[in-house]
Amino acid sequence: MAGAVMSEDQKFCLREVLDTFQSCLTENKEVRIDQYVAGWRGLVRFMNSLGSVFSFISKDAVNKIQIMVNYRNGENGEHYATVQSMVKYELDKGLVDITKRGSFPESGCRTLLRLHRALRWLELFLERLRTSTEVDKTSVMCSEAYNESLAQFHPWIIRKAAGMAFCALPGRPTFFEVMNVGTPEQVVAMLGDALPLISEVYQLTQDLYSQHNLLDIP
Ligand SMILES: CCCCCCCCCCCCC/C=C/[C@@H](O)[C@H](COP(=O)(O)O)NC(=O)CCCCCCCCCCCCCCC
Repeated sequence: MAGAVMSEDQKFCLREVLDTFQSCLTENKEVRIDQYVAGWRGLVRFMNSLGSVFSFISKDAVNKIQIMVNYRNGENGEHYATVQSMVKYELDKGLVDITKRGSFPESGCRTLLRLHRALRWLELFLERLRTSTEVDKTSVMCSEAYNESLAQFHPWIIRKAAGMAFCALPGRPTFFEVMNVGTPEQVVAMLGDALPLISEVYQLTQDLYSQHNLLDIP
């Protein structure tokens, strides 16, 4: 029952969260960091409502969100308006450890790369949800999406812990209810609208990082 996993004051609609990702894009196809981070915040809230077994995941996500917020609120905050301006600024100033860990263990470029890799997981998972049927299991969809994306960047122990957390995911009917979007048909339609824009945000970031050889920041 959805009521068991989410109290009334936490209730929100996943559509709004996914809309935040859509609002990341500027007219010049840059990716706004404020909205990107707000999107992750919403997703973390959603994940927290699913139970405390996910808290090791949300802790790491919150930590990375906070690093980005701190840059944004810091004295060089205007350079962190978009992913594009951040990459330019940090590279020009030599603020990124590109090949090995050194003086900048928490650069904006490195931190955002972790979230970016997780966005690929989200894209794959949502696509599976969208095309799933009643008999499909959320835990299987989630772990398949994970294995195709984030898992390759995680050591064994994290993969193991993630796998155990996935098993605690509620089944598809409850999961859809908690999303609070409406009927399963409406969920599918909403995902169909949201996914192309999430993919675009992912691809723009991926191309930018690839051009600057930033995809392997340790
Ligand atoms: C709802 C299901 C939730 C499944 C979440 C799937 C992602 C699994 C990620 C497991 C990460 C475990 C935590 C540790 C991570 C770090 O080691 C690792 C590397 O960081 P480092 O280089 O600084 O050391 N961090 C990361 O890769 C970043 C992970 C960020 C994960 C954010 C996950 C938010 C998930 C939101 C779920 C919302 C689902 C909505 C679907 C309708």
